[in-house]
Amino acid sequence: MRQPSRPFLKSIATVSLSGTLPEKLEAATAIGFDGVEIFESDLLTFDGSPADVRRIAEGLGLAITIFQPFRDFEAMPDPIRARNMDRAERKFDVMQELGTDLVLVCSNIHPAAMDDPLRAAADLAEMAERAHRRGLRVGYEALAWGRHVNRWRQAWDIVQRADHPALGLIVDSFHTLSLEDDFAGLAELPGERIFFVQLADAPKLSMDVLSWSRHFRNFPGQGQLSVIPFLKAVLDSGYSGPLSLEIFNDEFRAAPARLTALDGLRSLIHAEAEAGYGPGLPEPPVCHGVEFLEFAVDAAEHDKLAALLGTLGFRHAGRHRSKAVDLYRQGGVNLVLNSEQDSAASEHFQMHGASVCAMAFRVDDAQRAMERAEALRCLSWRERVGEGERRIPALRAPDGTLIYLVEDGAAGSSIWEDDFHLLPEDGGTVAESFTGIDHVAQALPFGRMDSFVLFYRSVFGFLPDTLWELPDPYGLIRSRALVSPNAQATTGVRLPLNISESRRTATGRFVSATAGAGVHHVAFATTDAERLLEERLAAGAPFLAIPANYYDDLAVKHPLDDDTLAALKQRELLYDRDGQGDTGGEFLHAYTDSFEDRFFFEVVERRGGYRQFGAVNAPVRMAVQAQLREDRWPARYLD
Ligand SMILES: O=C(O)c1ccc(O)c(O)c1
Ligand SMILES: [Mg+2]
Repeated sequence: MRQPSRPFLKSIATVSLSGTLPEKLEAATAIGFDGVEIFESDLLTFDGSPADVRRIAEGLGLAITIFQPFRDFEAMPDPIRARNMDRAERKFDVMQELGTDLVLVCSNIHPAAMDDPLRAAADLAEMAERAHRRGLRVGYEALAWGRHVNRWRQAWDIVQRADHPALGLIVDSFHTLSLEDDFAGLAELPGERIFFVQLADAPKLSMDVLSWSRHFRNFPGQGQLSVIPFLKAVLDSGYSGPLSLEIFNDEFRAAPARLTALDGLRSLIHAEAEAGYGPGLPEPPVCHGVEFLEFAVDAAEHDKLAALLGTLGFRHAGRHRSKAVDLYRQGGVNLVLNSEQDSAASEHFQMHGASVCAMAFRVDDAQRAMERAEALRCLSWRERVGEGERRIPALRAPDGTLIYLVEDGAAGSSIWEDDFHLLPEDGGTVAESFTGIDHVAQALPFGRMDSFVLFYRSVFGFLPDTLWELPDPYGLIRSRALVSPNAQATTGVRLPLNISESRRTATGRFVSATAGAGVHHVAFATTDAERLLEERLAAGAPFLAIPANYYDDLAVKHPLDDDTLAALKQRELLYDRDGQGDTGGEFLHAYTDSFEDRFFFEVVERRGGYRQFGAVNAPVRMAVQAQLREDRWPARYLD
């Protein structure tokens, strides 16, 4: 077992946050950062002196961890070299006023820069000597697009040659990982020679590294780079300075600073623990499945939704002992309809209309999960409870949706007995039942995907799946699922997250019409979709009628015999398959029309090891739903 260590000082570059300089500083301190990197452009556009910035930061209890960047300095031809030394002296003045002792020199990108490591070392040694005389220090960072120096080993080589105690190395995960450069060697460096560590993740994109860096960086855990192994290597060197987030991102520049800062701090706490340093975090919960979903309704919406659920084979299975809360059950699926006044649900209903206001995950240890969530700066929630009723631990997802944590096994299953008057089974009119909730899909406002990915990844240990781009008739949807690591055919938790830039797509309309993020559809699992659909269509369930063209194409895409095709077509079932042999499987699924134009249901059957969500069929679903929406407005065609 490793020994817990003190947390590293946590810092964020002002460039990562939106707002004016004081707003950035306030957000950083309100969320709990210890320090900030002052990015030069934020200082230049601030209408006050560096000493004013120092006073604001001191008043907020924030350290100024570094001043940056100082550009195009080393290995310049002679007349420029002298000017650069003067430039450095003037910036030292600024640093002393700011009250920070460290400046970041990034590797030269100027066309006149010489490919001469000896000159670079001599220049940096002289700059360090000048800094040293004032009690300041210089850190040297290789930019991935530096003209001659773009890898940390080159920067380190120059730092070693310069051999000055006031000159050290600065490493930035993005520059190393974007070039797929080796980072294991960082662990061999003397830790005290690393003066500063910057962390950033990014999605893998094929574009020039400068544009990638300036627009698409994100927080550790939000992208696809190996930030944790990088950080582990750096910390294994014995480095003990701050960990600082330096994120250039167009969406972050526009997002509310505190939301961004909260994600940032969560990502740093998580990264530090994952790298095996700091005080550590309780293990993420093992999530066995979704125990229930709770819908916020009023009395009228309750009746309409209950009627729809009836066509899907749900029965009224219980009434809460003290609240206007009803349980509907079909096989292994529990849905709760909450119309209680003056509750979290009624608040949700006022804001969003009929909608899912809470999800409950079945976990191995709810207490440990709550401790982890709180250590990652999640908000917990305490609902008022009646006498003898259980308080189920709950936390808030980033959009405010509640996530209840229900313990599995004997103790967990009794929430229904403890809190509900359960109604007797009425003789079993349902032949084919659901085995559980396969997935819960959410629509998110544009720009919020990264935040939700980080939340589910860090708090629950879910893994992000492939990113899909799905054409809706009115724009593009981007979809990415977060999946619990134990997800099998009928266990685990799967949460597809959808965003759309267009306000006219199903996702865009959901977000604008219901005031924000929320559950967009719920998929129920079955082991016999054909039989279930046959039965539910007969019961009047509003499944979407799939165009014949779809089945013509299916016959071309997959080796399905005529009987199978006919059986799918007759039951409005969509079909997909993935992988090969042992790794893959088949997927049969059908969607309902949407309820009040808000959310809808899906029935899915996974055969073999099918792991996806039928994304190839999503465009058909979106087109049919869009057509149904049109059809509901006959007045348009009436004159
Ligand atoms: O994009 C840049 O210019 C830039 C500047 C300073 C840094 O520390 C960095 O990583 C990138
Ligand atoms: Mg950097």
